Amino acid sequence: MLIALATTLVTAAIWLQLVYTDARRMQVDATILLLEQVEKMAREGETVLASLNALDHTRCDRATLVAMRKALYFSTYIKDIGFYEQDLLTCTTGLGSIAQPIRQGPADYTTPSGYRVWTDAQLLLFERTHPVLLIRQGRFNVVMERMQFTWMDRPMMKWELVFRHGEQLTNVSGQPGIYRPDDHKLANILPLSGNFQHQLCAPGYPRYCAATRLGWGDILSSHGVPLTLTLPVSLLLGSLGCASTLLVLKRRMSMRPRLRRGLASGAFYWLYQPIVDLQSGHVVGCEVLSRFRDDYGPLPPDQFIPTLGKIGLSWQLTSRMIRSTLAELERESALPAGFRVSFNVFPQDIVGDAIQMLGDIPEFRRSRFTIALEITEDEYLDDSRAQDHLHALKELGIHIAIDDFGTGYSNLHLLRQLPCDVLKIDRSFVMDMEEHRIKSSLIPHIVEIARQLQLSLVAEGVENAPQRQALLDMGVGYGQGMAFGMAMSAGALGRAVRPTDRAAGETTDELRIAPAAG
Ligand SMILES: Nc1nc2c(ncn2[C@@H]2O[C@@H]3COP(=O)(O)O[C@H]4[C@@H](O)[C@H](n5cnc6c(=O)[nH]c(N)nc65)O[C@@H]4COP(=O)(O)O[C@H]3[C@H]2O)c(=O)[nH]1
Repeated sequence: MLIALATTLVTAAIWLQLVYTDARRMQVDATILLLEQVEKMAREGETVLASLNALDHTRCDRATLVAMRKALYFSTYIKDIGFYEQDLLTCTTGLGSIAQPIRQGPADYTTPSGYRVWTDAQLLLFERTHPVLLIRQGRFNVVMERMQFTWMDRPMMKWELVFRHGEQLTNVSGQPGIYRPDDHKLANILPLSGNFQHQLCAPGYPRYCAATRLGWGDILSSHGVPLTLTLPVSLLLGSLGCASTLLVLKRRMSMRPRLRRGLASGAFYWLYQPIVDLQSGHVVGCEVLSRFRDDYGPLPPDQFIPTLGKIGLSWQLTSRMIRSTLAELERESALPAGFRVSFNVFPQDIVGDAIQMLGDIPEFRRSRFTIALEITEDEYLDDSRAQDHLHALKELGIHIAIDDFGTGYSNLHLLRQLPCDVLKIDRSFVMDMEEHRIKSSLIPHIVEIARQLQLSLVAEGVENAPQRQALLDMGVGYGQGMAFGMAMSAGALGRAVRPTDRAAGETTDELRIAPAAG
């Protein structure tokens, strides 16, 4: 969600920047075009006035009118030309000779070259008056339409053209007050209280200056449709970005790639749960339990063990576990020779050939410990290859323990054929003991089977003293569980083995066989 929001904001910001840049370019173009227009008009006025004044006409007669009309004909911006006799307007190209000559009021300003300018004169033409710009020099004037600048008059852009004379400003056209007299050098667009201002003076006529002003509101409204599209587009892009990121994360965080990477990067580590003589309380061995933790956190064995089996990495884990834990335990001098180290193995490695590679592991060959492999009783053990492999392991001096006994295949005939040494009573039987449920009533039968087959018994999940005592009373020799210690480090295991345990371990490297029940 955060990624979607961030992408939306970034897209919207980029879009706003594009819109603003476009509007800014348009504003600069507009100021320049406006001044270009002013220069063309001024130049045309000057030329026409100079050429007419040079003609020596002193009266409003036909020749004067012809000269004026000829000049008008060749003009672009001039709409009318007038002629003065002793400061009275006596004829114009539009009206011809004026019966009652007109005296004009004072000009709005006079340029340094002597041009008098009326910015808001009224021209009577075809029975209507028009607001015009009137420029006079000598005996003639030229009239230009003020509305020449209407092409600029887009609602979104405000503008003004001024004439500067000293400190004074005269509005020539556009909206008064747009030009900022305090700083006529605003060549760049500057943000002024939420508006963007651009000012320039005409290079050829530096007293004529133009200003344009654009507000954010104008920019946004002028790009209404694209901006309306911005939100859905950026939301779409944001969602796409979010979805693809989640996909990548999901792939990275899903269990299989994590386990593959973990095997290479050392995300697996191992802990040891003590196996205790229930009678004496001495630690006689341990079960090795795998743990996994990477950058995304830990994974429970119940999840990663089956997955490793499915993706064909079972032997990789087992062989690495055996190498690294035996090397670690070897350094624990408190652990006696013959101390029993029990490893869980995957059924597929027993049926397949992987387990045959156990003898090649140097740490196994030179270990002072008794190695046990825990296998779950299941149909795969019916396979003759699996049984051959177990017999071969037995010849290497490895003990075979049937794990979670009582919960699986439970085939007595099969059990007789297997070269096993230990039965591990599943913790569900032990848990049921205090409530005298049916499962716990089966423990004496398991004890009897172990006695008949000459096997030792380890109860799993022993959590308290009453359970320990009840198991002892039933003839179970060994146990592991909370009552004696959960999975711990090699150092902690070394400390848990007392000197007497060492003596016990040194005298026997086999667990006691279950005594006769009752
Ligand atoms: N409630 C309770 N639980 C207790 C008590 N004492 C021990 N446990 C837990 O019971 C499980 C005993 O291991 P398991 O039956 O072989 O069951 C193991 C074993 O089948 C498998 N596993 C663990 N490590 C490996 C491994 O390296 N290779 C293979 N193939 N399987 C492994 O994952 C299973 C679960 O392992 P963990 O989660 O470590 O769980 C362990 C241990 O932490 C207790 O007093 N109370």
